[in-house]
Amino acid sequence: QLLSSAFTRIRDFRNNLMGGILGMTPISGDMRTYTGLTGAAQTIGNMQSLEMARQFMTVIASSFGPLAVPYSLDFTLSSNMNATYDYIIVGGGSAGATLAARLSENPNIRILLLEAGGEENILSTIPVAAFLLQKSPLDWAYQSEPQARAAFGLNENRIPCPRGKLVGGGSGINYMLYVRGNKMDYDRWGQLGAAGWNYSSVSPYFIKMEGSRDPEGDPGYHGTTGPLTVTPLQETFAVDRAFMQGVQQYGLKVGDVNGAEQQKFTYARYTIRDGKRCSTARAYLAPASSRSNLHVVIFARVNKVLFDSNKRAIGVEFNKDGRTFQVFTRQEVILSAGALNTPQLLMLSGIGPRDQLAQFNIPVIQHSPGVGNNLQEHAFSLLMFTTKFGTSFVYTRVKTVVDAAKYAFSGTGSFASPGLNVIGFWRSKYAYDERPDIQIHELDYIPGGSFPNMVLGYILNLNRDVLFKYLAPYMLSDGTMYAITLVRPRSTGTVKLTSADPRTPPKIDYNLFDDPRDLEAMVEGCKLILNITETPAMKAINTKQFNTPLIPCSKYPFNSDPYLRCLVQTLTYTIYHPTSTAKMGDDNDPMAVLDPYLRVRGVAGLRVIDASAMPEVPTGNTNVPTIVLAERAADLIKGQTLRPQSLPYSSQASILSYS
Ligand SMILES: Cc1cc2nc3c(=O)[nH]c(=O)nc-3n(C[C@H](O)[C@H](O)[C@H](O)COP(=O)(O)OP(=O)(O)OC[C@H]3O[C@@H](n4cnc5c(N)ncnc54)[C@H](O)[C@@H]3O)c2cc1C
Repeated sequence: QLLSSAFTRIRDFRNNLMGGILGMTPISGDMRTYTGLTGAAQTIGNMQSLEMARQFMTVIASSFGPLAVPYSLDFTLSSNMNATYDYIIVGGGSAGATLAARLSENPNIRILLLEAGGEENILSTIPVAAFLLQKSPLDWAYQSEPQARAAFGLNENRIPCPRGKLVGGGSGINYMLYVRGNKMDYDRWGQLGAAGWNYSSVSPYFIKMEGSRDPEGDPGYHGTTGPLTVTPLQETFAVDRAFMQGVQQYGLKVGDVNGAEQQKFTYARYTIRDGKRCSTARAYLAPASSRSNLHVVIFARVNKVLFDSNKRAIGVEFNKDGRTFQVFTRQEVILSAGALNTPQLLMLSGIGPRDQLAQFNIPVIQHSPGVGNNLQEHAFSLLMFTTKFGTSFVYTRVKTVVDAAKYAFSGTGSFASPGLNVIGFWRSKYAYDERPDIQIHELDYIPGGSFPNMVLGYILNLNRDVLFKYLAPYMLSDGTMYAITLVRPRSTGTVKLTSADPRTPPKIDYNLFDDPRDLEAMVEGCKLILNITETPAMKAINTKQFNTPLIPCSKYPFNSDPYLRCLVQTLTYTIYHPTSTAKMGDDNDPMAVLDPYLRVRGVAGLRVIDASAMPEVPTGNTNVPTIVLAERAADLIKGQTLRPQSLPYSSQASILSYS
């Protein structure tokens, strides 16, 4: 009996693995096969599928010379480090790499950049492979606390929180969408206490940083000579074209969302150069990395900031190759470890809410109640549709093989896009000011068409019901899906310590839908998509919504408000945009961790320059707003600023409070 049971388990495991790899339902075709597996075997199966997918793509990619990583960085190993620097930057991500490059323009300033991760690899530069980087060594692979009102379709209601762990940070694993946010976002920063920050003060930096290759952007709004290359989408699928026609048939505007007006739909613009990812490592650090005044150390995880008895930051302690080092600064330590790791590092260094530090016996350098509070994120949910054969990306098709070859030889075609091909902004009736509260990301595939289901299930933490009852019947079908994204959330969450050990991930609670209006706005976003998919353009490609059982929503009438509410709460993710966990603000705001010059209040010689510093999350994807923040911060440190630029726009009239 024992042997027979072992044999059955092995067979089930193999079937699931093969089923996963081939993108098919388990060969036995029923739930018993899946449920018969132990949790460990499921995870191993998923990881093996993912690892095989990664290795397969890496081996193929490595065989093509033109696919090599398109730049090299000149790293200085710790043994060559000077003992003292002018600035020590912790974290070489979107902000940190930008900052290191800008500050080291002055050859008299010595900079040390410490990055916990390594370098980009061949896979990370290929846009279509972006999804495969999650839960890879390039990802911190955090997950949220169980959500009380969201993520019911995810194991333990936990949302995956990918974070780039490499030089380039988030810009090294993200989906490369080039989005600036709403102009009013930056005016709000100023109004919330970050004096000097407003749209006219950041707009010259948007132009300075941008190397646009887009002939269709709004005139006057774009830069063409900056380091960050921006490229329009290269190739569209029929689902993308139908959606763009559909939004117009429905009466919505199309055009540049990074120009005069944001509330429009457009084919995506990507931070891609010559078909490969343009991370901040490539855009900023590569041209600067051979400067003798800039030392970059990889695989160096900082444990804490060191202070003298006057509460001045004097250096940091970090780990590399199993050894602990201390390194010192003449001027400042700058934390650019991202909105999840920066608050963790502040707390580990003794700056944070007193009660939390006491819980872990961390001596208090400065009580700062705002550290780790005010976590803002963009929740999203997915509506999925099948479409006519040949209208979308399906990985098993001959076209995909042809496209792969085309990409390998010319860097063009569908592989030069991560597949989020149309984006748009829209105001629901729950919007609290002039800004759109909903962003739509249209994808040119559906789950089982893009990657094997086991891979998806593992990366997205989907539970069995969603994976096998809702998604499995559509595997290898053509289709399209829409990430309905709440870009002006009212609910806020927290980042807390789980331990005094720097190696332990922080406790991340998004607290999604704490304010019920957030959920209602998402429902309105779903209805927008349902309306657009009824237009003649979408009907022409036979667009049909998934109607398989979505547990627990199937008890409600299909597409009724309760059904959509339930769908949003079941298929809930966050779109990797955490911000505001160490926000800037004025003297009267006890929750403001930073002053408007990004200096940590209550201590000396310490700044935070990354997405944590934003007083409020921008209305859109956060890579470019983080880089612009770093660009302006570098100038503030240098004691200079670009002249504010007034582009046609006025927001002052209608900024409302949203309490
Ligand atoms: C999967 C994914 C998809 C995304 N898609 C998009 C998109 O399409 N468009 C867009 O605009 N935005 C996107 N984003 C968001 C965007 O990339 C981030 O907002 C941005 O990268 C944040 O920049 P940052 O500098 O604040 O932090 P990061 O870029 O995360 O940089 C932090 C760096 O610090 C390092 N670090 C952390 N802790 C330590 C330590 N203790 N010691 C040393 N180093 C440390 C990290 O390894 C990392 O390199 C996406 C993000 C992800 C994860």
